[in-house]
Amino acid sequence: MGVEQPLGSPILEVQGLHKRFGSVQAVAQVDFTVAQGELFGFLGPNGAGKTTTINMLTGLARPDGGSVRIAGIDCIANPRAAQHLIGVVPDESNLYPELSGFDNLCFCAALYGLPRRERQLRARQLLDQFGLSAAADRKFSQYSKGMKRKLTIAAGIIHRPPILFLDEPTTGIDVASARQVREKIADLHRQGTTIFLTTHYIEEAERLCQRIAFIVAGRIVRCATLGALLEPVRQRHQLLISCTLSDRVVMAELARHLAAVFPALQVQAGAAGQIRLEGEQPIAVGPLVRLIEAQGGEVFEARRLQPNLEEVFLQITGLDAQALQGEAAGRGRRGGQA
Ligand SMILES: Nc1ncnc2c1ncn2[C@@H]1O[C@H](COP(=O)(O)OP(=O)(O)OP(=O)(O)O)[C@@H](O)[C@H]1O
Repeated sequence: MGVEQPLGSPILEVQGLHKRFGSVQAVAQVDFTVAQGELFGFLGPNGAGKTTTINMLTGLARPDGGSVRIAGIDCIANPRAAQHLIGVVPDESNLYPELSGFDNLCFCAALYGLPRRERQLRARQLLDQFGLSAAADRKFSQYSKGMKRKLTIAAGIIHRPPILFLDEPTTGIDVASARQVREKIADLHRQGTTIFLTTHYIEEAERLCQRIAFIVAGRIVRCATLGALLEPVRQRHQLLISCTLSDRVVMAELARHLAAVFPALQVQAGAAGQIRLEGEQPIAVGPLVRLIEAQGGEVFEARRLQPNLEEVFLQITGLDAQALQGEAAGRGRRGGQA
């Protein structure tokens, strides 16, 4: 399975964690460690077990078995003991719809035992940091989805926790809010907060995370640093050619012809006039263009592709990353990739 351990002292240690709902094994024997100050990504398709895992790590769900330690505290035996160390941003907000943004934050601050004066100062400071000062006195129920998510993150960090758990923080919000949320996550990480982030946006994980665990059907199939994950695809050269031939049969025939003439290349006919080529050596464009033109097509773009985490995900899981994101969109989620 290959779980690469982090450098540095661990703040979160998970061993043999598992949970079943009826006949569904939601999480199966999950093991990993997160180091202090690390930005750790937990990436997987819909239904992979991300929310169930994060709920067990944060005391919102009880595991069937396994252990969770945060800063050495056994969180299953003492579910409340580590609560002051953790901040939680659930995928569905847990704030009060009838309270204003300001009152919600003051209420959360009180729950964590901040003195009254400090509560109000901290609430104002966070509203300002998240660009919500103008909406401070508006009811939470009247906030937009992006504003709600920002306030939920603000509530999660009100007590300045050393470790923050974020469950799909950019899913379902507009592009600008998603960008602000990602910037905030990166800021918190720079300031030393350990971050555990679940997402099904591969690009987001690639942009933000230092180490990533891929979870599929409740099991971690790979866990490694971004550099180690990308290493195998960095060795490959890829080219995407766009041409005027769009008929699927003609494209498939062209791909077969290219593969026969250039046996060192892997050739794949894609959507609407696109051909993707991959090889171990740099790919010369001229001979390809000439061959396509000889087949009656005209090339209007040949673009070298940068190796990315999407290919790694594809190789490791056999799942299509686009289908994974499309499913989220199909459930009325707007994504937030920008
Ligand atoms: N309360 C529950 N009762 C029954 N089954 C559940 C429950 N919660 C989760 N499951 C099932 O457990 C599996 C893992 O679900 P989970 O919500 O953890 O996945 P996820 O990776 O967070 O998915 P998504 O990206 O869609 O939020 C799924 O098959 C889901 O249907």
